[in-house]
Amino acid sequence: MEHQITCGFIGLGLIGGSIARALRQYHPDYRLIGYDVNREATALAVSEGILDLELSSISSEFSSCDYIFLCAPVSFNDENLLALKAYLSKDCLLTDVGSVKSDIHRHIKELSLEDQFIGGHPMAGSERTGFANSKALLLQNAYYILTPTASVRKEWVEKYRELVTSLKAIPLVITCEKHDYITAAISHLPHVIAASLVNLVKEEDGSEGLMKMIAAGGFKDITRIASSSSDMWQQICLTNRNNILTLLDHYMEALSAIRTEISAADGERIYDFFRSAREYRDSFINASSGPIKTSYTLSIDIADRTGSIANVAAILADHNISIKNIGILHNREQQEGALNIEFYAEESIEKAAAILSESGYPIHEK
Ligand SMILES: NC(=O)c1ccc[n+]([C@@H]2O[C@H](COP(=O)([O-])OP(=O)(O)OC[C@H]3O[C@@H](n4cnc5c(N)ncnc54)[C@H](O)[C@@H]3O)[C@@H](O)[C@H]2O)c1
Ligand SMILES: O=C(O)C(=O)C[C@]1(C(=O)O)C=C[C@@H](O)C=C1
Repeated sequence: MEHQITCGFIGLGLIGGSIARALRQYHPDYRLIGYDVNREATALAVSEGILDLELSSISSEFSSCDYIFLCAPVSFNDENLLALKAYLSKDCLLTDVGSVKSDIHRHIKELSLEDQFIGGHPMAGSERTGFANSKALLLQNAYYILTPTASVRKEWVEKYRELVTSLKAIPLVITCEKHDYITAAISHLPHVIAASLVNLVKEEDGSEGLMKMIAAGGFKDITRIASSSSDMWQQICLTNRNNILTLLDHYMEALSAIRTEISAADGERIYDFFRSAREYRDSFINASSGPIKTSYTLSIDIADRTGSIANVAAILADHNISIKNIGILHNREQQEGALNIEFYAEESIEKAAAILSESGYPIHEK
């Protein structure tokens, strides 16, 4: 009988859940088992057909695994690894999903598990947590960084690369040290900046809360990630301290430089500051990363009147166009319309745009 691949999960939240969903979608023949301190997460995963088996502890069931994904918050990795070591088969590829890699590599070395460990980090996520928010699409077209130890078998690195590719993510092999410096710049420091900016506005806002009330696209774009898990970001700051401090120092120097230029009313340098950032940022747009856009949404301006939404829905129904989702934009962050309509297919969006436009609704395709 052919060997059935078994994947084990310790922690089945946003990231563990998303990997499990992608494995279920692209490898329906794999057996997926999981343990989470929150039994609701694993119970939900079983009821949705994502897990084949939910476990109430780290037990001998894990000895049948070909892959084990450590997906609990990183602060629990030490105790979970200790518990797991007793059951770990030598043929199992052990990996994690933590946002910082050097410290897990250190634990792995302390536990003499280097021969079977490849660090993993999908460069995708969300400000939300928990299995209920997980989705296979999260991994689609996202870079998935692999940090193999020096002694892990090369075939296993290849095997893991292939698995990541099969889940529609893009594998990238680098050292854990390089990973930690890069992510400090493009992920960890931005989270510190977003949170500090939100805290600044909280302090500066008057008692009427006008800043909070009128904050529009700019503020919201740059601060979405300030809604992320405080536990997770506390752990990241504590485990990647030196890299974050180095980059924070560079950033403070850059802020100080632009402060000097604004203070000196040096128009040319201020212009150059924004031009250089714009040019570099624009060069990111076609870079491959993040989920491929598969939502077909348009937004339209509607009058703030009873029956406006019903009218739009009736026009679409008359033309046999199904609506997948409909929602009101409470503020016009990007000067866009006030009603968001999502369709099932690209053809529908084109047809709907033409019909609604003919009926006098200004359209903004997203
Ligand atoms: N959220 C992101 O954007 C993101 C992206 C990439 C990587 N990561 C990394 O993924 C890891 C998990 O993050 P997440 O966003 O999935 O968090 P999450 O809170 O959504 O999921 C963590 C899960 O672990 C469970 N858990 C808690 N303690 C446990 C324990 N002792 N044993 C077993 N399970 C336990 C929780 O019940 C929860 O279901 C973090 O270490 C983070 O660095 C997060
Ligand atoms: O999109 C988000 O909400 C994220 O913050 C995801 C993000 C990131 O900084 O890009 C956060 C932490 C992870 O380690 C990887 C990805």
